[in-house]
Amino acid sequence: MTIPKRLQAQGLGHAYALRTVLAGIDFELPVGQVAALVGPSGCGKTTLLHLVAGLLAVREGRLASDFAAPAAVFQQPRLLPWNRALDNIALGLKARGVVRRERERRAFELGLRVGLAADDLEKYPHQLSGGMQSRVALARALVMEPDLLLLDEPFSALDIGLKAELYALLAEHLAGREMAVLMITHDLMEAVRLSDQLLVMAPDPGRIVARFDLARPALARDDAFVYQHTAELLQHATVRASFGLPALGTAAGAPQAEATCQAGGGLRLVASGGAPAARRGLQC
Ligand SMILES: Nc1ncnc2c1ncn2[C@@H]1O[C@H](COP(=O)(O)OP(=O)(O)OP(=O)(O)O)[C@@H](O)[C@H]1O
Repeated sequence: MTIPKRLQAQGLGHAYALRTVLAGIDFELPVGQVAALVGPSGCGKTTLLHLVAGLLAVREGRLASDFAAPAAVFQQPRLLPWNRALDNIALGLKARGVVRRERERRAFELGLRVGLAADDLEKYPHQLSGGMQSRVALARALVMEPDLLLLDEPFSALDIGLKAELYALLAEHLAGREMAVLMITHDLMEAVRLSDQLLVMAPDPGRIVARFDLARPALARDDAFVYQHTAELLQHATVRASFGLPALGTAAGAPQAEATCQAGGGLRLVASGGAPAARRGLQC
């Protein structure tokens, strides 16, 4: 029996000079799943992604990955300014030795899939908008057919129509491949739309304070599901505290997490570093 691939962090921490920015990070991401990291600005999400990407050395805790072909899309598209968009997308294929004709064919096809026009693919990065550059960066990662995709807010510069198209593209990619995604987003709705597990972080030091599992497959989530579960998340005490939102009042002294769970199905709190009442594991 083969054991499915996974990424596993245990007691992972990080300090810049003497300042600890991440501590005690535990999570597991099996192949086929999307994990979304959400949390306030500065809580260490990018640092965690950089550790996973190997851009920072792991000095505290353990990070084990069975994935052999990771690819990352960072907040800044980091395109080569002297290359056309098409060549930027094809860059990794070139490094892999794929012949010019074939790499241009694949880059062109994926460029169109992320919503770029054929003539945009002939342009240089400075001739593209920020959102177009983000799409080039996403295509550059996807064309490599990674088994682990690391995304740092890749959709933040896009309008809602394009976001919806790329969400569908990502879900499709995942459905057809042996792949896992670890993504950072500031957008809770985006996390509820795309992720199978939602990891909520809090700062000082950066740590995971709650994990929610979403049972319904991403391709089967409609707008109503996303709105309902985003609203539920926003009622959760740990989520509110993590983002610095004021606590909500609870009816007749009932614990807030339980009140939340009665509201609907599909979102399950599986672990929380919050109040003891929230730690029990609640099925919504
Ligand atoms: N290279 C660095 N040197 C020193 N401190 C850093 C460095 N990079 C990040 N930090 C600090 O580490 C903390 C976490 O930063 P990080 O970028 O990981 O947070 P984040 O959650 O991704 O933030 P945002 O959502 O705003 O992108 C912040 O306080 C930041 O100032």
